[in-house]
Amino acid sequence: MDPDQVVAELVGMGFELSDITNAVEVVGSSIDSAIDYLLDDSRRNTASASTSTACFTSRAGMLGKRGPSSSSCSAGKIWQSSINEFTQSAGRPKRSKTMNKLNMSQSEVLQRDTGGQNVHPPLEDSDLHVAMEKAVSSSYCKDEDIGPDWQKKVKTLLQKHFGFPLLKDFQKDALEAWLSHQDCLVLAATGSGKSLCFQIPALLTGKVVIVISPLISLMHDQCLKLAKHGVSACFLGSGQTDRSVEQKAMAGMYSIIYVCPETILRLIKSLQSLAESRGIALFAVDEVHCVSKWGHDFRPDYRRLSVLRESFRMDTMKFLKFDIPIMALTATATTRVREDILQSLHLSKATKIVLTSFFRPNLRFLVKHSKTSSLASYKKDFHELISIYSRKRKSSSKNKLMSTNLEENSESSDNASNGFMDECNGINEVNVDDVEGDAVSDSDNEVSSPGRYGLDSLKDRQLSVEYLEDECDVVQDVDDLDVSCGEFSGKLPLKGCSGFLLHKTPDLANDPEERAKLRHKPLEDGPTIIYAPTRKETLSISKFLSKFGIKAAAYNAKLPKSHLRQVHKEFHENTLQVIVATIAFGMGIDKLNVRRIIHYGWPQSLEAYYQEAGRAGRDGKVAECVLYANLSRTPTLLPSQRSEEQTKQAYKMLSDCFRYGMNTSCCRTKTLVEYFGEHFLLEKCLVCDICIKGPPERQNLKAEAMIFLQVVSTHCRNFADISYGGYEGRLGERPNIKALVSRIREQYQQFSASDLLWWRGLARLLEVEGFIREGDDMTRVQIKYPEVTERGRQFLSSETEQPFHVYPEADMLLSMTSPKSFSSFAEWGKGWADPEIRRQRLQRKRTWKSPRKRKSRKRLPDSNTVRGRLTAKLSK
Ligand SMILES: Nc1ncnc2c1ncn2[C@@H]1O[C@H](COP(=O)(O)OP(=O)(O)OP(=O)(O)O)[C@@H](O)[C@H]1O
Ligand SMILES: [Mg+2]
Repeated sequence: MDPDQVVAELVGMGFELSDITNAVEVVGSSIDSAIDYLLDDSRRNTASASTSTACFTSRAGMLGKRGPSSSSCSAGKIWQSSINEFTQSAGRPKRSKTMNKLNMSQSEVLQRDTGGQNVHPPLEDSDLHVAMEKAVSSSYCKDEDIGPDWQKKVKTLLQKHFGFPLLKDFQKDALEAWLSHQDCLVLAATGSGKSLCFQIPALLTGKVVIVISPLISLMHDQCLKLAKHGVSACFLGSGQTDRSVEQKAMAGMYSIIYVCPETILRLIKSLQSLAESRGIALFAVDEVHCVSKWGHDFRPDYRRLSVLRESFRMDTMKFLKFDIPIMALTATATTRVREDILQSLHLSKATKIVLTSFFRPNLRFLVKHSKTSSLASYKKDFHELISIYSRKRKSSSKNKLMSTNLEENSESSDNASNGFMDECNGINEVNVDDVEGDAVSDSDNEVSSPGRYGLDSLKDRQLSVEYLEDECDVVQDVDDLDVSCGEFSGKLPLKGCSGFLLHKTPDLANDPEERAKLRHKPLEDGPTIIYAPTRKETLSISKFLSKFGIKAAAYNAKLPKSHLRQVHKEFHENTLQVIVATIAFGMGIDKLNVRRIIHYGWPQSLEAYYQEAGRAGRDGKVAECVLYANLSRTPTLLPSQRSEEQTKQAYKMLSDCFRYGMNTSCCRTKTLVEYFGEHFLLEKCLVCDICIKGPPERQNLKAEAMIFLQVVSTHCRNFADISYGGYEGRLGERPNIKALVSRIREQYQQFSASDLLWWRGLARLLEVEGFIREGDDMTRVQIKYPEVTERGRQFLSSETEQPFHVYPEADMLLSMTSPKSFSSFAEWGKGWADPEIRRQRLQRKRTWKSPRKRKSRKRLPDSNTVRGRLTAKLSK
């Protein structure tokens, strides 16, 4: 490969250019070797960090191997199609002979298929069939036999295969819809158990269930689970070169077939034959929000799935007694997305909608301010995480010590955390001065790149830390692992599922006392997923964490698929402590003990956020979902190939997300749950940061609101006069919020040093009240060109003493040195007018910033701002 190409690819994966150049110099221009070298880099750097690091790096040594190395071979054994494993582990002889027979029979089947005749699966001599039949045949029911006592039959199956005593209510509702041959849309929280709704029909009838699923990793995960529960299943991705699994699937060899939307479109004819032979009980469209272009995971091929409704109806297939029902399932769909789903899939008018609460009472939601994207932030923000995992390491190495006397281990582990403490000394608190700096840089950015936050900025949008590099992490490939199909024969544990532990969890949703107990309850052991917005950050954060002995790995769509597969495997085996991923990781992944989900940067939407956060605490135990975001910056969007309307929607979603972070007074869970259209009856979750800390003091900002509205109204009127007066080309001079705040500073001495960030917060509150609106009708994350509405004018002209009480939002609080009421903020502002106080404050500000940081900014004071002029004067 051309070295330039190698470098370009590696940059795309997120590696640092300097590291890449180094790697290419050492290993030459082979991309595989360069990746190996780069992923092994942490081992070289941290060989002495700790025992755990050694453990991590022996794994890291495996990651990224594409060639037939011993490690990738062993991973392949575990992860590749598992029929062999299951039959072998069941004590049967190797079945290569059987497989040959099977393949022969399959080719016959195919010949017959091409001959246009019906296909009858050659099940007789296959081991697979024996395994499959053993698992499920005793429970099969014909349609007509299912009868009113179906719940009893389901209970037996549940106990036998999954070890659960009962169906949940929503599962019962979904199954009732299926039994009455109705289409059904299931909207239920992440981790609530939607999969069971489409798995039971296969077990009950012995017919096949076809599940459309968006990612190989997800299909793989589910097949593996089903096999453990004694249900045979396979998955068919889009990039299969070997079609043998597909042939067996179409011949009815598996109870459940997972298939990606691209592949199912090619298989319609074969599926029609399957419907006539073994029978198809149900089509399930999992993660169905992918259908909607208004959702957060839009996958164009999902929209073509309406073909299912058209191709499997009684009037097109005469042998059917009813249309094969379609069940669509998701955990994140707003009302608009739901309507789009019903329409796009051509679901019948009688579609039953099964809607459960989106409330996850064991999840503690928190929002924290962080600049993210710098090493100093990593140190500050991951300090706790590192000490948690070091503590665990210490205690486990202590145990080891007692038995094996491995003194060195515990020492090196201590060193890792002590070294960290040294490095982090003094930077654990949020530096208020940083906050001010942000506010300045934000406003400066806005001036230097006009229209950056709106649709008008589409052309010249630049990458920033809030961006993902391109679509491939957002809309992950179907084939996100390096396997494209796989087969799993089900093998039940010897005595059904009695070995499965069912935790009796208290009814948290309805028991406030139990919920309150979770407030400060320490988290149990379990892995953490960190979502980072760029590929580069997945690598830099995982590298940072592994330096402190944490077993961490990066995951992004551009990394080699063999690496991704290995990460999945180790995640499921609990050998990884932290995965640092882009949004490419984890849709629908059902791992019970994930204890923390950390979003390190703004997510793109609350749908995406809630779904990603929903991967925590699936065991019902308390788990934490923390959003670290730069609360003093407006988040920006990733570039994407979307229509103008979709981009507008994307901005709207980002704006909702931003407002979630800015909110300081409403329970986080309530905000999230109501976003999905549910009325949250409880008012409070009791466990989120807002419920625990309580809202800030309410303030009467009537005077400030009046001043703001007055200035906006005057300048907008002037602008309107000018534009209507025929001055062509003056439109670009519509006063933006920054210019308006400058006017306020000039006209009102008490606000001369007030922060733009504070006024932006106030503008948001005024917008919520309906007093102002976006003047140029563009959709933005927050208002850029405020315009007073009729309601705002009424407020301005009212002579009542009616106060304007509000809770200051996160950016308003941040813009002040310490939480103060606005009157003291005004005092603080006045302080700036005193040259001595001003000099002292700026002096203090300079000493707070490290010289290196100041150098890296390279920003000259802006002579258009008061602050800039002051800084320039003082630095002379
Ligand atoms: N009736 C039940 N009783 C107890 N546990 C159940 C029941 N049904 C499902 N579960 C458990 O719930 C967990 C989550 O199941 P599942 O993966 O189907 O969730 P999901 O709703 O599809 O989540 P996601 O939206 O993230 O895909 C599984 O571990 C499953 O074993
Ligand atoms: Mg699911």
